[in-house]
Amino acid sequence: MAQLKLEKRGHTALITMANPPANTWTKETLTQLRDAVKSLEQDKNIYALVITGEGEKFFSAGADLNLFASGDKAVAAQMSAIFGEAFETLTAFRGVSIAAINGYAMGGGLEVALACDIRIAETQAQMALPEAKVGLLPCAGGTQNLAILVGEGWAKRMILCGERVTADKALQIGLVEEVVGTGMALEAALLLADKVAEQSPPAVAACKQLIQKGRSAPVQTALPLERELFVKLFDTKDQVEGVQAFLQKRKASWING
Ligand SMILES: C/C=C/C(=O)SCCNC(=O)CCNC(=O)[C@H](O)C(C)(C)COP(=O)(O)OP(=O)(O)OC[C@H]1O[C@@H](n2cnc3c(N)ncnc32)[C@H](O)[C@@H]1OP(=O)(O)O
Repeated sequence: MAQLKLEKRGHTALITMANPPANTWTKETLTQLRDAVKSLEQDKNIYALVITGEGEKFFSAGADLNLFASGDKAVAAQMSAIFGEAFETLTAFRGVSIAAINGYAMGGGLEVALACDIRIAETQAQMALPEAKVGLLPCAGGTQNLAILVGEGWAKRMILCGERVTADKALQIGLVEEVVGTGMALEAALLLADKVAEQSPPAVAACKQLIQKGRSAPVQTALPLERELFVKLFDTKDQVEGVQAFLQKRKASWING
């Protein structure tokens, strides 16, 4: 995995986009991301994943624009399909995904962060979906996921007007949940991932499923599902472990099952 590095630290997986100079997405890096997340899905010991960019300047500048220079429609179809596969696999990850935005997050670089559950940005980071400026559109979930997070107004400013936002503005509009100092995003993300590991993994997976369900299902459908998944948690050993650990005033020891 040359352009996408994967390492495991306890219950957390760290994915580093490492495709210099701007950590751009290509068919290869997107395939590597998809395959990495699929492999993590199978690893019951991993409860969270953190994604960041190598170097100090770029989280990711999005798709490698060299790929679209010739106007080849077959490349467009292939790239949009693999973008969808990779980022939807990431969104569906049963654990918690955290983007540690250490620099520019542009186009598909911001869209990978939008596909995550939580975003932490360094103070100097800048974010945009500038595809229309180069005759393209955000095809990796951006038109939907950005509007869900920040509302239609800011999504339209960013997508239709090409407005680039600073980390502080991103915090203000709800695009990121935390802003930290330069060089601190990874550490902050790993600390948050440690908090995830204190929660019951099956409970986290069920809660994530329910929150995501709420995007498309009416509340009359989502509320019965919430009750159903609550009862289903009682099939897991971690449910009894969690409650007993509280009553016995000790730390729970999860088995993810
Ligand atoms: C579905 C998804 C679609 C998409 O994602 S479409 C792509 C959307 N992304 C963009 O439009 C961002 C393009 N990049 C930029 O606008 C700028 O970069 C920045 C504002 C982020 C930073 O500007 P500055 O500080 O001046 O750096 P620099 O010299 O432009 O970039 C350093 C090197 O990185 C290359 N690079 C940057 N972004 C891309 C890219 N998206 N595709 C291919 N190369 C890119 C440059 O060309 C250059 O390279 P060299 O040093 O050889 O001149």
